[in-house]
Amino acid sequence: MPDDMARPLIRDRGEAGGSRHLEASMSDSPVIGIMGTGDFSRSLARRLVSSGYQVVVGSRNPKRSEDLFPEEVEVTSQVEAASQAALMFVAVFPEHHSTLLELKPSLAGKTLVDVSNGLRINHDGPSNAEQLADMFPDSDVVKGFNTISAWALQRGPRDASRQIFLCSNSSKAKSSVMQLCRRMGFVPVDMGLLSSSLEIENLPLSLFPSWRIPILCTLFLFILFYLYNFLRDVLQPYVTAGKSVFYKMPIETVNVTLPSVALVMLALVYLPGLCAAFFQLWSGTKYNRFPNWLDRWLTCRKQFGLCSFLCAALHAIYSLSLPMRKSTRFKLLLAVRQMKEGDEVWVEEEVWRMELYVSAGIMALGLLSLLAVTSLPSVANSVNWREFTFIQLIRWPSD
Ligand SMILES: NC(=O)C1=CN([C@@H]2O[C@H](COP(=O)(O)OP(=O)(O)OC[C@H]3O[C@@H](n4cnc5c(N)ncnc54)[C@H](OP(=O)(O)O)[C@@H]3O)[C@@H](O)[C@H]2O)C=CC1
Ligand SMILES: [Cu+2]
Repeated sequence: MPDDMARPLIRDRGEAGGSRHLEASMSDSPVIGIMGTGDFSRSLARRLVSSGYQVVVGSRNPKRSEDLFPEEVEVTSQVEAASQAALMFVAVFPEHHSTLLELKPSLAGKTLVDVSNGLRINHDGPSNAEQLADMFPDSDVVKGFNTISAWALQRGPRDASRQIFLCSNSSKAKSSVMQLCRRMGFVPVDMGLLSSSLEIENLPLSLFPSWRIPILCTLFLFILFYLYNFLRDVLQPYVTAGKSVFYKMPIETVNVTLPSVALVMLALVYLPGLCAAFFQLWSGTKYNRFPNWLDRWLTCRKQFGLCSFLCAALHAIYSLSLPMRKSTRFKLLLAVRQMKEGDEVWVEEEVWRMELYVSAGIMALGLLSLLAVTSLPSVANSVNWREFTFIQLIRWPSD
């Protein structure tokens, strides 16, 4: 039926031929409610509708918010939405959860999904979801969806941001939300009871958690080797022979340092595997748990490898640009000598400045190449894009 194919799945309000009634095909699926009409609510509503759910949105001001949603979505008052929905997403900031208390009778016995994020990492005390559960003791609270940004919801499940971490004290409520996740194309991950909700709320707040140690390690090694090379190639000739080769600092010394760092980092990729083998031989079984430090080391080998690769790539770029730099420097010195007007200090300064410019250019190139590398699909699998959801913490001014 070509007519059916041509019709878009989700129509915006006011488009010709639109009907305000829910599609017949959706009428057998449960009604999902969303409280709030913000960015998250809008993206979620679209995704739910395109997954075949009937959606009702509760707003303090339905008239004003109606046009923000596709026409299949019913936008109504908070009380009306709460009484219609079988399952309610609370897409309202946690500081406003208490304003929903008057809906308690209508929400009793229903599932509430708390999608809110924490404001600070590692704060103790009850999580947002636990506070919500205290406010609505007659409802089943499920924590989840906070690791998915409104943007990711709108684009649909892709890459590693497909995972949705869920926890609840009611296994029935949790499994119904899991089913909903699967129908929307996401992969639910069961995190157990509601006491895990603080952990889930903290997830988007920690930036690139598995990259911290490898990056610190790279920096530490770089500083160590750089200092050694500086002492050996720059300071020692100056002190012993009075030879000033400080111009080597931004490029040549860096270039000698990089491969050393790359090699040590590469060794650090393979070393934990050997340690693990020794550990198993030592304990005579492969069923013993590895010590914690080894476990953590084993899990960030990929990041160690990528850092090593970055250093090696930078070293290649530096090495390629060295002949270029040398010829420019030679020309500059020649020009100065021909003009017979430059004093040594001026020449030194000019050479220095040029070295710095070239160095900055190379660094920028290196960073660009790193970006290019991390966007390669094969590497993309090793980067957990869920860690990029910090974008969701940036709030757009509403209305
Ligand atoms: N944006 C994102 O990418 C993500 C957001 N989240 C979470 O989702 C929740 C909503 O986020 P977001 O949609 O971005 O927020 P917005 O500020 O865009 O929307 C919040 C909505 O809450 C409703 N609301 C209900 N009661 C109140 C009240 N008393 N004061 C103010 N607003 C109220 C408003 O709708 P109305 O005026 O119609 O009643 C408003 O549109 C937050 O808890 C956030 O942590 C989680 C993951 C990602
Ligand atoms: Cu080399």
